[in-house]
Amino acid sequence: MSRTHSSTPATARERLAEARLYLCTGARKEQGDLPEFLDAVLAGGVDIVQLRDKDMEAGEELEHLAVFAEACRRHGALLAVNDRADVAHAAASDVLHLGQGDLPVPAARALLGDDILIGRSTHAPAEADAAMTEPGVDYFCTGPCWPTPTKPGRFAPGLDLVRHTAKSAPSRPWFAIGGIDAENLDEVLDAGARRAVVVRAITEAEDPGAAAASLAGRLREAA
Ligand SMILES: Cc1ncc(COP(=O)(O)OP(=O)(O)O)c(N)n1
Ligand SMILES: Cc1ncsc1CCOP(=O)(O)O
Ligand SMILES: [Mg+2]
Repeated sequence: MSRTHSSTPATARERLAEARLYLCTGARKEQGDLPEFLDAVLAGGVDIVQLRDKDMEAGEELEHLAVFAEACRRHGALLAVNDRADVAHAAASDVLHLGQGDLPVPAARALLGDDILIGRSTHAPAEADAAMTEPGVDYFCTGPCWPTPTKPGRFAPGLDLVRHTAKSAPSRPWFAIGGIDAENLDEVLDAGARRAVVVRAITEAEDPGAAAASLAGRLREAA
């Protein structure tokens, strides 16, 4: 893990600028190891962690987010909420992630103010181009790089979208997402991404902490 710690805590936007590895994960209900899992992956170098569970009710999500928030605080990582502005507000989340079909960014900004970081999903060149300049967007993601069971039914624009985005050299941080793992990370880097979002590459790893450390190390080296 090479997240830097200084006596003056960086702002969330400054930490986003340094972020390389973003993890989306459920609450590990089957494994029953959420605190240990979060400690391991955050110690490994995950910079941003999002609770992503499409079926969870808001109250339960908030209970789990309290565990995520405590882990993020201890490790200096950013906490992200998926889809729901109300939950992001109630959890005092650092980040709200919005897809193309979620709340429009201006509406989320009007509800949540300027401090929270807002991320956007993009799946096509026109969406990526818009996310590079859309007011209120702090970062965006491009993908899926490969079809993935984590987002069934989503057409994968593949690495062409990564190449398109890299060529535009956006001034905002952007992450590649979808099917990325230790075996294909070099292809993602060769296409021009320097930040990645993963789910299974960490959540399904035999040693999630080691998987996070390896991915984070390679992304930081390439940065
Ligand atoms: C960091 C990050 N990137 C992309 C997504 C996908 O968002 P969306 O397209 O809205 O799909 P769902 O995750 O809501 O099913 C994400 N959640 N996080
Ligand atoms: C949420 C989401 N949005 C686009 S791809 C994806 C899931 C990525 O998951 P995995 O890293 O397991 O392929
Ligand atoms: Mg969404």
